Amino acid sequence: MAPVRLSKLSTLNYRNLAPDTLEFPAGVTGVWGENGAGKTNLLEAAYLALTGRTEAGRLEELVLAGQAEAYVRADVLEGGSLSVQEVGIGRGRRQLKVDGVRTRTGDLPRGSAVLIRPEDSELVFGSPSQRRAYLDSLLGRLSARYAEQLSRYERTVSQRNAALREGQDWALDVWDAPLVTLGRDIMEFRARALVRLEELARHANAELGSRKALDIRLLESTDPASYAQTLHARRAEELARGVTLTGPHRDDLELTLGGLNAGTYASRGEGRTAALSLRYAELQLLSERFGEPPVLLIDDWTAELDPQRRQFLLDLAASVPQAIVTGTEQPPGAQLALQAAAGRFTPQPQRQEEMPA
Ligand SMILES: Nc1ncnc2c1ncn2[C@@H]1O[C@H](COP(=O)(O)OP(=O)(O)OP(=O)(O)O)[C@@H](O)[C@H]1O
Repeated sequence: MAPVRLSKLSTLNYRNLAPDTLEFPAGVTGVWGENGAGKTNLLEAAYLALTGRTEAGRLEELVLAGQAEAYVRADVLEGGSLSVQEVGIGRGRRQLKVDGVRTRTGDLPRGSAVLIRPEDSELVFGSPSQRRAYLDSLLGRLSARYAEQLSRYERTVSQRNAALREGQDWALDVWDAPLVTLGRDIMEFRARALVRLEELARHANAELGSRKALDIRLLESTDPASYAQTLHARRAEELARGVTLTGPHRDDLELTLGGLNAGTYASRGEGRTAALSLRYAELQLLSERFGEPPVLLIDDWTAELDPQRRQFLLDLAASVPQAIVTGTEQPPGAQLALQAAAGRFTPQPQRQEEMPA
């Protein structure tokens, strides 16, 4: 397999981005400009066009205020072949096309991009659901079967919750069997994947200069072996509350630094470093799974980071076939430099000391 490369990105009515088509070379593209220029929006648009995925709370946010629809398009090179991926957003829905044919997110290449953002600190300081979302999104890209099992499990939970709310004790017997089978599968897959994920994240955390060892552990609401018994034991409580209280949808990923819970005790910089380590693990796992590194999108390469950590990010960007790095300062060593202002991106001549020999 050849690496996926974003050759062109086109946007229309995407947040504050001026309608345009930008070309990206292999290697590192540096995008810099003042706060609010649209650098994050550009990376988000690239991630959406490459993967069909977005971390925005609501799709409407992505559409330029006052407009009804937005559109992003990636011209993607893989080896010698070019494909066109289009995403249309309107009325709270997204429509994907590859070479003009309607498709689903799961059918787009699953290892094509990784996005690293300052907001990733939420993986450490935020809620269990944010860590679960990280894990599920990553594992769903590593395994189509995991994504499928997870979506069947989530449907089963919501049907079971409906039965709980209606007090249908008899119906719970029907839902418990698939819930336990699917839930155990998910827990086992998570536990297996976590071994390598932890190894990679620990390595990155140490490379990033952290003196405290990072440990990652699944906090499960039940032992998979006794899932059915736990459900049975908590049935009265579940009927009273109208929700399924046990299973992988309630599990957490516990991150500790030097033995202390990172969400509670880590400094901002330590938390950002641990979150970076999780993204590093994501990049490596996708590279191992698909045989080629994804396009790496790094937002705000200086935010909250000391010189050693900034250098780690720059080295990481230089190590993959293609990366786009944004910041309020121009990242050194970029093949292409784009200056951002008011949603527009203007190529700049390379500074003399950065010209290749
Ligand atoms: N749907 C939208 N319609 C219009 N403008 C929007 C929309 N969504 C976001 N914006 C605006 O886009 C602008 C650029 O945001 P962006 O986060 O990309 O900036 P940035 O260059 O990354 O800034 P910073 O350096 O502060 O991180 C902001 O001023 C924001 O208000």
